[in-house]
Amino acid sequence: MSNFDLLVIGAGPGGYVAALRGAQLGLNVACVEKESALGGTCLRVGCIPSKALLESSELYEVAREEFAAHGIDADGLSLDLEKMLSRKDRVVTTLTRGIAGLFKKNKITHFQGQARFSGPGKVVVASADGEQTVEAKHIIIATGSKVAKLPGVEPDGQRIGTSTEALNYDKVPEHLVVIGGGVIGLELGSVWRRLGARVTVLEYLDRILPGIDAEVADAAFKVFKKQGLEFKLGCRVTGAQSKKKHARVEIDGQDPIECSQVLLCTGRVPMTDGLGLDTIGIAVDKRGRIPVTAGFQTAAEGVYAIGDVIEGPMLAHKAEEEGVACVERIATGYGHVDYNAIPSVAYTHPEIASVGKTEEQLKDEGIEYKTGKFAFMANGRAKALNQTEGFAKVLADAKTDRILGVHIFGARAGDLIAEAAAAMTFHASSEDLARTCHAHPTLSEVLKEAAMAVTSGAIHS
Ligand SMILES: Cc1cc2nc3c(=O)[nH]c(=O)nc-3n(C[C@H](O)[C@H](O)[C@H](O)COP(=O)(O)OP(=O)(O)OC[C@H]3O[C@@H](n4cnc5c(N)ncnc54)[C@H](O)[C@@H]3O)c2cc1C
Ligand SMILES: NC(=O)c1ccc[n+]([C@@H]2O[C@H](COP(=O)([O-])OP(=O)(O)OC[C@H]3O[C@@H](n4cnc5c(N)ncnc54)[C@H](O)[C@@H]3O)[C@@H](O)[C@H]2O)c1
Repeated sequence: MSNFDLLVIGAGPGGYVAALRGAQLGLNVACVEKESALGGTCLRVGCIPSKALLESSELYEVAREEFAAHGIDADGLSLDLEKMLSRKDRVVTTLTRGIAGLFKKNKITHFQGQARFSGPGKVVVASADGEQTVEAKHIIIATGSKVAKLPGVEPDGQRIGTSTEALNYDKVPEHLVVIGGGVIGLELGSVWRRLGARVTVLEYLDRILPGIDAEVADAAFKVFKKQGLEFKLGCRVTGAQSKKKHARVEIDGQDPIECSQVLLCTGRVPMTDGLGLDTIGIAVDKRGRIPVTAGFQTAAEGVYAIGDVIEGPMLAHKAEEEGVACVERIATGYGHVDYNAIPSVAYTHPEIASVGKTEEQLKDEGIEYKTGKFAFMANGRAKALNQTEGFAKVLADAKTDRILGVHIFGARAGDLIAEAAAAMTFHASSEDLARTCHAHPTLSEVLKEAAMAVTSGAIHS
């Protein structure tokens, strides 16, 4: 039986980062992961492979649609999907091996196998070689999430699949039906549309991207439609079946749709299957999440939980922040995550990025606010890039001018939002952002001018 200061269950962005921070802080750390590769959903079948394909498919589309405007002749352009997929696989392998290297360097003991609690402070690791019990003073559950089921839709891995299959189609689907107009649907729907598929997104709500500022989601919807994504809003999918030569998707009160491929992406749910939580007195809430205190402590003493398996946005960087804060609290007594300043990004083209409150949230909460907006169209760098769609919007408290939310739809929004997150972390006002000198010509000037528009007025509008 092995004994550790800290045992982490799950090696996703929450778990592997917690393990590394623990080792850096001098703890004797072990991490158990059931998959052969480290890195979790994010590195193996999530953030990283999807972004690799988004980049490749974007280059293909730009070469096809935009090179001519730059005076570049791209005649004879063709797609080698096999090569594109193997590049994506190489990116993943390099990164997952990188985590294994970091584990080694930091002397973290890595158990490969399925973990389950067998009692307080005790975890059984089951692998092909048998079972062993690992004991630890502190145990962090970082088991992540899995695809949410939709009644009547049974993924078969062939015609009906999840994001994992959609990262690996061996040919471009003729007609891909995406169930769910959330982040996965728009990112992976964009990939396959750019590569030549007809893509229809079926969304239950009357808008896409629930949770994103409505004005931004509406602007994005119009641009994505222009790009060729087809949408059916207000449309509840009730079933999907695989037939010999096609798949059939059933919609409440509407005609069914026949297509070549179905991508189910109607959300994810926490992953606690077979963990033996009952043996240590942990009960999940009605959404399957493990309840924790502000210090990530579960109902069982010495057992903590972080990442997708607890409340909050299911995002890799949120899991990482929690991993660091949880371990720092264990080792030093201090550790904190600023949940008001967690950015989120949809890697569509253009990107959609936000941090803080949406206008709808501010209205619901009765908070008075001022708005500043600036269009990419009026930015010199955006013009040079030929990427002039979208705008940035800064929301600031009407009385104190403190920034309450920033929403950007436009080129490189995912990178631009970092400045807004930093500003919000330091409780900056819109004037602080407006008076910060930004290099010219850069896209970051869009954010500066949006901040100026809150009070003194933007220069270039
Ligand atoms: C297609 C897709 C794209 C995404 N893109 C982004 C993005 O661009 N940006 C972003 O921020 N987020 C993205 N996400 C979400 C992101 O992947 C998750 O929020 C993140 O991975 C959560 O980290 P985690 O450590 O909590 O869990 P996970 O990454 O899910 O890791 C949990 C790990 O625990 C292991 N495990 C589970 N149970 C056991 C057990 N009993 N024993 C041993 N091991 C176990 C699992 O095998 C897994 O490796 C994406 C998700 C998907 C599906
Ligand atoms: N770039 C990123 O940060 C990124 C990328 C991918 C995934 N993720 C994370 O992964 C998680 C899962 O993503 P997702 O896109 O699966 O979920 P999501 O929650 O973002 O979107 C699911 C969508 O499906 C719709 N829906 C639900 N039931 C339906 C039905 N019966 N018929 C039609 N539509 C229906 C919902 O209204 C919603 O719009 C998200 O929480 C997200 O945070 C993040």
